Amino acid sequence: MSRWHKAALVGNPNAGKSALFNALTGARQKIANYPGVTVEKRAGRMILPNGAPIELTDLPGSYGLQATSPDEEVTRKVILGELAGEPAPDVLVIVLDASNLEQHLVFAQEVIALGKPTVVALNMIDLAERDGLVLDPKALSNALGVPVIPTVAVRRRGLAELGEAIAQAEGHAGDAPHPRARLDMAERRMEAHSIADGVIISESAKHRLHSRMDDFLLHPWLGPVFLLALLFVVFQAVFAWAAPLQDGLEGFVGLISDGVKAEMATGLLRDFITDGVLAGVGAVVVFLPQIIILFFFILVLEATGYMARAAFLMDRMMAGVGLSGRSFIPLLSSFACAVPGIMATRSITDPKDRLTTILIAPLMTCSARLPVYAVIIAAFIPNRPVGLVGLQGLVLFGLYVFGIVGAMVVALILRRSVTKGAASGFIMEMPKYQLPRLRDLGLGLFQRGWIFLRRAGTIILQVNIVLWLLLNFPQAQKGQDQVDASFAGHIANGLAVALKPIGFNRDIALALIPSMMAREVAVSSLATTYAVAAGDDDTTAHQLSDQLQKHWSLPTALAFLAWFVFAPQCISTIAVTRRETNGWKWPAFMLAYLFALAYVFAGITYWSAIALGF
Ligand SMILES: Nc1nc2c(ncn2[C@@H]2O[C@H](COP(=O)(O)OP(=O)(O)OP(=O)(O)O)[C@@H](O)[C@H]2O)c(=O)[nH]1
Ligand SMILES: [Mg+2]
Repeated sequence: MSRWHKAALVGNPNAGKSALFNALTGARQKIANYPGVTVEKRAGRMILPNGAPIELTDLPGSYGLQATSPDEEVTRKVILGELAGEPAPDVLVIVLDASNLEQHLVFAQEVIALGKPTVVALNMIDLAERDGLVLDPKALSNALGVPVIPTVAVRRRGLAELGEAIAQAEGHAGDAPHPRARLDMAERRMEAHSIADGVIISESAKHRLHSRMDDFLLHPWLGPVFLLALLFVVFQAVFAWAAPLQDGLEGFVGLISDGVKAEMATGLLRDFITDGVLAGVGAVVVFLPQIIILFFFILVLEATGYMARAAFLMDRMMAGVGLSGRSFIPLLSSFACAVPGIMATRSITDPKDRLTTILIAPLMTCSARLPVYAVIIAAFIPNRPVGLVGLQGLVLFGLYVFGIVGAMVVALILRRSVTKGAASGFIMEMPKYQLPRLRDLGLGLFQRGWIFLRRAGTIILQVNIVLWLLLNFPQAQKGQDQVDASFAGHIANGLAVALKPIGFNRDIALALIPSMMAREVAVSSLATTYAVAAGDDDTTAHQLSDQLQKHWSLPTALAFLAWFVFAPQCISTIAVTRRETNGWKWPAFMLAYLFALAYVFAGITYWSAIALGF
């Protein structure tokens, strides 16, 4: 007797393949391992309605033939017959989750396009019905060009019909395959959406609403326009909503500072508390409202299920620079902070994809840059309306875009040089739309706010104390400027020589050294420096903003902003990069290329601004 024909169950994870496998083979199973990998091989004998046996294999769930995990690799190799000693299956049985049809059709189309004898089990019909969704298997069969059998694996419904269809397909086992045109990922997703829409006989109002929302939010050009508009609103809100709260906090810090001044005798200790601690830490703490508002939006977008859709929209753009949608979530998290972002790259299976994502993560505008941007923008950019929006929000938005574009260009270059390789495909489940839960949102905001305040109270405080000491010793002689006389002043004077060509003054050089610890330290350092420089004879409350306007030109301020788009001034990011890449090579590379970019772009900005007469 020639060998038994073989059939294999393929589909997304959780489609019910194993449940169907158990129902179809009963006790006639054997479990082994695929050679060389720990992936389990489950095969069993199924008796077709005509009494003939066929060997059935239960494959691991997969999102596509562009395998990225060992499980998916096995699935791909088995389907394509690339595994030694494993002839390709004669019949493919695609298992779909009817309650999640659109998602599952993406991979199904890829399998069907192979042109082999194929049968579709439209499984979990019971769950679809529970959701108020009634589907038309005939219409689905027409759309896909293969037989479709409704099943409920756990209730053994539809098994006989499925067996019948497999037997029929087996009759074509010897035929040459009729491969169809292979669509790319985005096209298949689009097609999945329209097929799924077309086979619905009736659906609940909620289901219809969600489907309509996807029509709009995932639309090839309306979707990106909406995403851009949404991001834009976020940045406007970060400025507009936070302003009153920020003024309140600023006033509060001022009150404490005045209180200390009134209660304590003049002297170094009083200066230390007002200039070293309050001016420095206070300057950072006032950004709490902006951080909270930014995270409010990030958390809401994540909880509603929109984030994954944004990732999908971004996938084409990411593919354009050699990355995939998988990089989107790590990069998006990096808008909050590059540290969790870089840690999130662990979900990227392709090592070069992952390395590239790690290297560009610091270019995403993290929340620590927000205080730096905000303080400079508030001091130098007039709050003039530009059409419907404010100029300040526009500039902030521009800085974010600058970071993103920079990251994309760097990725493109890295993918052609340092991390050369093919891009891996995009695979992501679209979560169902949901209203965010207030409790989760509140908790999330509290945690982010707390982390920010703790940083202000620990690392930023310590750095500022050291800076204050370096600024105050040795003490100035009569008639000498304190900052010039200090240790910090001497160091900064040296560094300022190198920074002068890009328009940076001594005070900036001074601020850049301690802000290697964390970017927002730049703000507190500047506040401390100007507080120390102002000395005691200056009785007016030395607002940082006024001081900046007094000491900096507009081109310098703009160059400073450009510097911070690139400069890798965050010791935690360097540390986590070392940990995630197992060595100093990549963090060193990251430092070098980012500082080089920061220098070049700050210089370009400075000289362009001067040329434009700003
Ligand atoms: N209600 C319902 N539940 C089902 C049906 N088929 C499977 N399930 C359940 O869905 C879950 C996932 O089923 P599995 O058979 O493990 O899915 P799978 O496709 O093998 O998943 P992977 O092996 O991870 O790829 C299990 O809890 C099953 O009991 C069905 O038709 N109706
Ligand atoms: Mg399974």
